[in-house]
Amino acid sequence: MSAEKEYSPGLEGIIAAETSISYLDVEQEQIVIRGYDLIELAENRHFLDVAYLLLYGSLPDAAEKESFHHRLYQQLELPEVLTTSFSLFPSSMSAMDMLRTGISLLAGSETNMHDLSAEANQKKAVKLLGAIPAIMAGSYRTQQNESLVSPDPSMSFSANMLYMLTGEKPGVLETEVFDQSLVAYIEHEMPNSTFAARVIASTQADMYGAFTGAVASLKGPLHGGANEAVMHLLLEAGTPDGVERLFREKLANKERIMGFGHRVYMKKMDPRAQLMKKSLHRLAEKQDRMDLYDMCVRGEELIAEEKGLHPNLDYYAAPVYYLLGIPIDLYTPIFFASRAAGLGAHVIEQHSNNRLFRPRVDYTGPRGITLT
Ligand SMILES: CC(=O)SCCNC(=O)CCNC(=O)[C@H](O)C(C)(C)COP(=O)(O)OP(=O)(O)OC[C@H]1O[C@@H](n2cnc3c(N)ncnc32)[C@H](O)[C@@H]1OP(=O)(O)O
Ligand SMILES: O=C([O-])CC(=O)C(=O)O
Repeated sequence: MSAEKEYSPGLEGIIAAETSISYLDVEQEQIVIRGYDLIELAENRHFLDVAYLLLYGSLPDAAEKESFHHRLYQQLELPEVLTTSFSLFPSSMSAMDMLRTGISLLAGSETNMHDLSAEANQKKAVKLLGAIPAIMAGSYRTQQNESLVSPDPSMSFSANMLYMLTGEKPGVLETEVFDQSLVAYIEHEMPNSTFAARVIASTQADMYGAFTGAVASLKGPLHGGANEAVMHLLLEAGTPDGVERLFREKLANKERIMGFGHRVYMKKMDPRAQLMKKSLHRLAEKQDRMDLYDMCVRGEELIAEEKGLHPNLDYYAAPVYYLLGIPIDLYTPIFFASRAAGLGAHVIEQHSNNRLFRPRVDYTGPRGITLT
């Protein structure tokens, strides 16, 4: 061992930052967001309230919320360079890659790139948070040869997000459930993507760069990409009996079951999964799709029994998005569209109290080889 400090693979258990943004209190089964309980926020407030809380430090009053909504809504109208470039994206490009590229293009319209003050960063975060749904919907619909959907000013920001993705105006239950899912995804302390964003920001790189790095991280199936993988699994399984067969087969082959396990919760249930399970029940009842709900529950029970593992948020968010009529390729981009609020807060915090991330290694290679 050449390094003097202890090595923790995957930085498990290592404290990487001081933050006042959020904390996973596993013992209390609580996700703390600026002092509030995330589940309580999801059940009582809207996505926009929680996004504001993350970016500005307190919940908005009515006027602040309206002004925030207005500023975000304005960003749904993308710069022309973006809308014209969507048709140039290769047809094989994934929705996450289009989103990452779209964010890079959006950086081209930033007029205050080098100002890393909290105020300038808040403005960039609003720009990104507002534009990301439009990038995701616009690039995806262009790729599918579908016409772009203009937002409706009378609808909430999250209802518009769903409308612009699917082309269907969502009902009351659908809007409520989708909004709750966005709150569930909004912020989660120090996952890989947030760490990636903070590492990038710590070089005094700008928020756009930090966000593109975070999209790349979130795409991976061990992280955000799991929600899409879960839906493919459930569709492959088809029925509750099918889930049991498929999951057993995967366990026998030592494969991971997507949507289960978590670095921090380990043997405890992710509180957000419980919230989405309830949402799934409501939607399934309304749509007469209790078979899908029963399938998920059978899978949950089996993995608890066989592996002692519990569902994470992705396991129940995936079937919720399915019943909302969202194309599977958009599940991870939606995760990012929500997480943009948390990421914005983290980049602001990193820039406000910066120290460059630069760890050391435990070198295991050879030494002393001489050139002959
Ligand atoms: C919103 C989110 O991003 S949540 C995460 C979404 N990702 C997923 O759902 C992907 C599936 N889950 C996983 O791969 C993991 O649970 C992770 C990556 C999330 C966390 O993994 P880690 O903290 O690195 O745990 P690690 O990979 O060491 O797993 C510990 C043990 O549990 C097993 N395990 C963990 N997750 C799973 C799973 N989903 N299916 C089967 N076995 C699992 C591992 O095989 C390992 O077993 P072993 O000790 O017998 O080898
Ligand atoms: O915390 C993590 O490692 C992953 C996760 O659940 C999230 O980002 O929401």
